[in-house]
Amino acid sequence: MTEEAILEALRVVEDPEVRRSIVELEMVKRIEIDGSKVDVEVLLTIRGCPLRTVIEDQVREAILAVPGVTSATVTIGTMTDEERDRFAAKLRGTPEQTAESPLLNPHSTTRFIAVASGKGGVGKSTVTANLAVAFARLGYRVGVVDADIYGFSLPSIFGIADVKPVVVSNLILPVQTHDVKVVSMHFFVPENRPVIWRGPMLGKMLRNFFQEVHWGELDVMLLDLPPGTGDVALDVHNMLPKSKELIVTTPHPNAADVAVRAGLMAQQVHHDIIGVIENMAYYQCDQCGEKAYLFGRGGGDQVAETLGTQLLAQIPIGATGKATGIFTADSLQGEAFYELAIGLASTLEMTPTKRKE
Ligand SMILES: Nc1ncnc2c1ncn2[C@@H]1O[C@H](COP(=O)(O)OP(=O)(O)OP(=O)(O)O)[C@@H](O)[C@H]1O
Repeated sequence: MTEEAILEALRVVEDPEVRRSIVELEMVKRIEIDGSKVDVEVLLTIRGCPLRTVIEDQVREAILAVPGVTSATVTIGTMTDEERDRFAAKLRGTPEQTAESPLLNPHSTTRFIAVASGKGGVGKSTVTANLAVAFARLGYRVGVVDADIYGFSLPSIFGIADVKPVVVSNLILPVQTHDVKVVSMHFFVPENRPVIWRGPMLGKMLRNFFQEVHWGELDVMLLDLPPGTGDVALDVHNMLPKSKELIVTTPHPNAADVAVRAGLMAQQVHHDIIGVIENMAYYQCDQCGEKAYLFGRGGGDQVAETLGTQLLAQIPIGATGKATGIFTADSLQGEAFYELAIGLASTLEMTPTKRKE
């Protein structure tokens, strides 16, 4: 039994927050071997890290699996400022990558989907969050940026409004929930105070969300845009020319009219529209299966036709999970989002290797 063998065994243990090996991240500080007894020290980024016991258990398990080891003592320490800086530098990657986030690299294989609507309250954020969860259920690596700076509704939809992301030496780790990585400006605004955003600040904020956040590898990133036809869509387009836009509307003709305007704006800046989602399309009785069109009919088709694109999904009205806005996988809505994610993955030619199926 050697130090190398123990280190090799510890490679499988990942930091639960950044999902990379603790060995690769140089979090293993000390390994001492005394006969068949092994004593290791692992450093965490912050004191009182809530995931401390998870790492501790996994480290112990990995050591005990090495042939010849009869006992394992695991000490959890905290990084010094210097060690934290080194850790952050490792997460940022090579010097070339730090200049520009890997996600913004033109060779990045990450697909970007910006979700837009003409007006507020049509369920754009609900659609963004549930589509993200559906991609994750399919096994894709998913990130979500809450760029809806007037609303910030994603954190409460995901049930993480009170969670603060971990920041390591100015590098932000996205909050992980439902297997999705989420970053929202809400996390950084004291007491959710309203913020007056000016044009250049918006672009800067978006850029920071790429530069200062450790996303890791992603298959798809969704951006929840503010409603309307504002600057943020333009900024997103400038920064991510490859991104595609999804337009959300309700079936009501008035909502459809404004959704068309958002779509036309996207087309003017040569933003590809990938399709239209009609949300709150109908209510379906779970006893008799009959559909009631509470908000009218035809909005989705109308928007798709005017913009020369397709109606990709009709999401029924329904109740979400407890304390979140995420529909369960077996609900009508959950199934509709799952089908939508499969369709989008195919249209965007996302590699199927990450799928669980
Ligand atoms: N399919 C649905 N069935 C039932 N309720 C829904 C559905 N979609 C959205 N809702 C509800 O409608 C309300 C508005 O949704 P959401 O916040 O997602 O809209 P939005 O278009 O993002 O609005 P804003 O831009 O103002 O935040 C929320 O209360 C949400 O729970």
